[in-house]
Amino acid sequence: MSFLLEDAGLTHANGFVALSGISLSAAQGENMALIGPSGAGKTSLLNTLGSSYLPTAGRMTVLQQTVSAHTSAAQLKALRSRIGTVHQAAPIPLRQRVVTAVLAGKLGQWPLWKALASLAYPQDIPGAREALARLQLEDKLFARCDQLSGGQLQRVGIARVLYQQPGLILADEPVSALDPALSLAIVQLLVQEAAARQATLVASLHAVDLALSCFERIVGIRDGRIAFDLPAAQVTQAQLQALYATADGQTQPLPTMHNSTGGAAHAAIPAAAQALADSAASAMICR
Ligand SMILES: Nc1ncnc2c1ncn2[C@@H]1O[C@H](COP(=O)(O)OP(=O)(O)OP(=O)(O)O)[C@@H](O)[C@H]1O
Repeated sequence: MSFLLEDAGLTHANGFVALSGISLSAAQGENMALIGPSGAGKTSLLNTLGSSYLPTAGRMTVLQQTVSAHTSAAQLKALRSRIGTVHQAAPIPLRQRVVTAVLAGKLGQWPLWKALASLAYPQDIPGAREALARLQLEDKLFARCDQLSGGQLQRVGIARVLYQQPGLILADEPVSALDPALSLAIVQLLVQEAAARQATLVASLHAVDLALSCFERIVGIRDGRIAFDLPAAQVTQAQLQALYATADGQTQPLPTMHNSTGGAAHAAIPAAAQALADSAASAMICR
C-alpha cells in the first residue's frame, strides 16, 4: 500500500472545510489523476498526502508512515524526503542555477555536509544533466532560473522530481504552463517514469482529456469530497458533466488541453478535443 486515507478531512485555520470524508488508497506503483472544478480541493488533497497539511479528521498513512498531529517533526521530515512534489509554480529561488535547483531534489536524502556543499558547488552535475535531458532542457544546465520561461521553470521542477526518484510523486497541475503537445509528452514522461520505478503517481489536472488519456484511474473531486473513483475507461460523460456543473446544476463544456487555462476555462471545445474527452478509447493514446 502506498497510501491510505480513511474518512480524512482537512479544515483550514480559518475554519474553511477544504476536504471531508475522503477515503482513498493506492497500491504502490498505481497512477491516478485528480480532476474537478477550480476550488474543488485537488491541491488540498495533494498537500495533505504530501504531509504539508496534516489531516484534521480521520486517519492517513503514507509510505507506511502514519501521519497525524502526533507525528514527530523528524518523522515528517523523513517522510517528505521520500515524496516528490511537482508544483504548479515550482518553488525555486529565481537566482539559483538550474543545476542546483535540480540537485535540490536529493537534499533531503543526502548527509548535511553534502547538501551544504552542493549549494556552493553542484555535487552531481551528470545526474542533473541526465534529468534535464529527459525534459529537453539539457542546454539550460547552468542557466539562472530567472532566465527561464514559466514553462521551462515548470519543467525544471519536474526534472528535480525525476532526479529525486521518490516512492510517491504528487503533481499539482504539472503542465499548467505548457502547450498541449508538450503537456502530453511531459505527462507521458511522468507516467512512464513512475511505472518504470514502481512509484505511485497522483496528479491533479484541469484537462480532462489528458487525464482520461494518460491515467489508469480517475478521481473526481467536488466540494472537498470524492465524487467518483473509477478506472479511466469507466468514467462516463454524464459523470464528467455533473462534476463540472455550475452550482445551480447547469452543464458546461469540459476543460480540455485546448481550452484549459488554470481552471477557469470554459470556452468552446475544439471538436477533436471534445471527442477525446468523450471517448473511453482515448485512454490509450498515452500508453
Ligand atoms: N490555506 C487555506 N486557508 C483557507 N482556505 C483555503 C486554504 N487553501 C485552500 N483553501 C480553500 O480550499 C478550497 C480548495 O482549494 P484547493 O486549492 O484545494 O482547490 P483546487 O481544486 O486545487 O483548485 P484549483 O483547481 O483552482 O487549483 C478553496 O475554496 C480554497 O479557497
